[in-house]
Amino acid sequence: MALQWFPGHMHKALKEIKESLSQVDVLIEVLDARIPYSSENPEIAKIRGDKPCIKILNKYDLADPDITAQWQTYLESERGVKTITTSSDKPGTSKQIMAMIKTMFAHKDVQHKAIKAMITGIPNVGKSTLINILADRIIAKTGNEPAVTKSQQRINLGDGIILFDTPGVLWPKLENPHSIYRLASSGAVKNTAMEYDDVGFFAADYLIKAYPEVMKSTYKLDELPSTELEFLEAAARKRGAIMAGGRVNLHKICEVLLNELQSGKLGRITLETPQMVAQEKIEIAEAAAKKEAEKAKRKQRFKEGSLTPDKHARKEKRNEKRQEQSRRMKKR
Ligand SMILES: Nc1nc2c(ncn2[C@@H]2O[C@H](COP(=O)(O)OP(=O)(O)OP(=O)(O)O)[C@@H](O)[C@H]2O)c(=O)[nH]1
Repeated sequence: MALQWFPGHMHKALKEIKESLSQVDVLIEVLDARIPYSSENPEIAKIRGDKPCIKILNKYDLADPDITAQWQTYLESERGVKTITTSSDKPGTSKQIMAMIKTMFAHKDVQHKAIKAMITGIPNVGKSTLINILADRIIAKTGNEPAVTKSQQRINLGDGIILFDTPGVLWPKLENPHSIYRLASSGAVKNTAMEYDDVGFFAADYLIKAYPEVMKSTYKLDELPSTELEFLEAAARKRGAIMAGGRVNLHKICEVLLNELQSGKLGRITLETPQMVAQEKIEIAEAAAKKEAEKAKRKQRFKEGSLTPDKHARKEKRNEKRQEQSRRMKKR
């Protein structure tokens, strides 16, 4: 895989988050609603312990509302966190988040003690945009290039709430090999960081299965091909992505598909569901167990192989020789 996270930076950020977390009342974790699992850093859940948490499913305007509802049910019932959907174009976001925090800490005497919230999120998830919405002014620099936000800030939101931005840059943690492709497909990871065509093929494979009607109508296809290659070839012909000699330009059509997916031109699309992720987790655990079992078997075979009768006899002879030599040495 061509992509490298920076483990050193990640460790530093997690250490700083852990230190800061002990001083706050609530953690606000911003996720990308299109990839709520892949845009999460599972280490945060471990560090958080039982600290109250609000998971914000941001970029809701780009996500499939039905699947977002499934994610909210899963996160609230299985993970015990509060959830809110937000998007930069949705009015009332700030009020909604502030009201949720106030309700969670209704028992706290805000006259005397402010509620401290810390906001985290992987690069490009929309954290800075959200901070600006919450603060109602431009505080954090926003942009389409991941990791624009760098410094930690303390922002008084008023109404007895203080917001702390995350120290350091928090990268996603990739426990599932599909996650990197979902991050790249959604644009959370820069397109240049990975093989563009690999990401395009991955997206095409998912989209023709999960959103067949959308793909058929967007690319004006009479029949939807059953493989991603055939789909990309058909879409390329429809969009004029043809090279000299009449061959289809797969690189170009992958670029078109990813741009249309990321900009919302394909409609509201989510790239993973709770059921899919649960099934993948089982498969990953099974594959890891199989690998371990094979490793143990190899080890055992090696052990047994090193003690075949012939080898064993030779080893015995060598030992006898050594003992004889040491007896002679002692006699002298
Ligand atoms: N469609 C849509 N785009 C959004 C939303 N929120 C943010 N964006 C866009 O996503 C991109 C990243 O937003 P930022 O707010 O800079 O993200 P960030 O998480 O602070 O990113 P870093 O600076 O990398 O940490 C920008 O192009 C935003 O305009 C949203 O709710 N919907």
